[in-house]
Amino acid sequence: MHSVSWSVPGKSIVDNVDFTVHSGRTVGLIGPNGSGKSSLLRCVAGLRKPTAGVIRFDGNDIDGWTPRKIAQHLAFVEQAGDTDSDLRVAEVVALGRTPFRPGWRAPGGNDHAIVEAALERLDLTELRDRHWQTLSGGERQRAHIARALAQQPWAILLDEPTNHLDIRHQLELLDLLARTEQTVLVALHDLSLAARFCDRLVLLHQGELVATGAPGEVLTARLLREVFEVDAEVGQDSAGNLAVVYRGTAERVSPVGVAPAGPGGTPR
Ligand SMILES: Nc1ncnc2c1ncn2[C@@H]1O[C@H](COP(=O)(O)OP(=O)(O)OP(=O)(O)O)[C@@H](O)[C@H]1O
Repeated sequence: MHSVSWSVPGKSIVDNVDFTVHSGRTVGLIGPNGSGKSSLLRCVAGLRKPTAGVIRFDGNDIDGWTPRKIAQHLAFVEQAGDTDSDLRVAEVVALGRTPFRPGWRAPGGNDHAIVEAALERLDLTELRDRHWQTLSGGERQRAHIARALAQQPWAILLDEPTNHLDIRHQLELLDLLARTEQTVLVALHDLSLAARFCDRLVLLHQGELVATGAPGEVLTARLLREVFEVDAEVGQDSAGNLAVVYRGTAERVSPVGVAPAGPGGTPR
């Protein structure tokens, strides 16, 4: 994306954000509450029109793409993507196939095999006939992710996809996203998990891109203090994974107190 901004009257929410997600990579979008992660994802998903800047898929500007064309290229798992309907789990997952059906008709052909494979990957096969309203929060979240996989998109956008999941399902999901051949842009709050499963991180603060790079370049004690207002140590666990250990909250810095990242974390 190139110089993307999104604002509402009187307020800039995403400010001149510029980064590239290379094909097949898993990129983590991190930042404190209200830093603009969801708003940016909604712009990329075509649900918000940027007030400035350009979003390109594979070099093509998505401005003007129809919802069907966007859905054929990109799946979006929103934070509060719930529904009042009482479809069965397999029917929800099959919704991922509708962008490919003429006239948005019901799934057919090899759609069923694709849906069953997505159910299997999210550990939902046993729940395939359960009604939506009977599912737990984590089961619903997994069903939404299975629906996104069934879409077989070029890229998957996910907004906090682990917030309802137990730790085993968090690890399984992030491992699946890291290994999938699709391009993934995922907003995450757990910085250690983001470091472990993402190829690169993009750090937002007050709508601006503060740093982007490999996890070890972005997750520095200085940026954690200045952006997240916590004192933390960044090291390696015994398996060699980057781990963030929090020591406590840090003193608040002024809203303009964040300097661009130095060597390592790439300034915007
Ligand atoms: N339609 C809107 N009108 C006014 N303010 C908005 C609107 N949408 C978002 N905001 C504000 O923009 C800021 C960024 O919101 P956004 O949801 O993108 O943040 P986020 O980084 O995803 O936060 P969180 O980690 O809490 O989910 C917040 O202060 C939010 O209140």
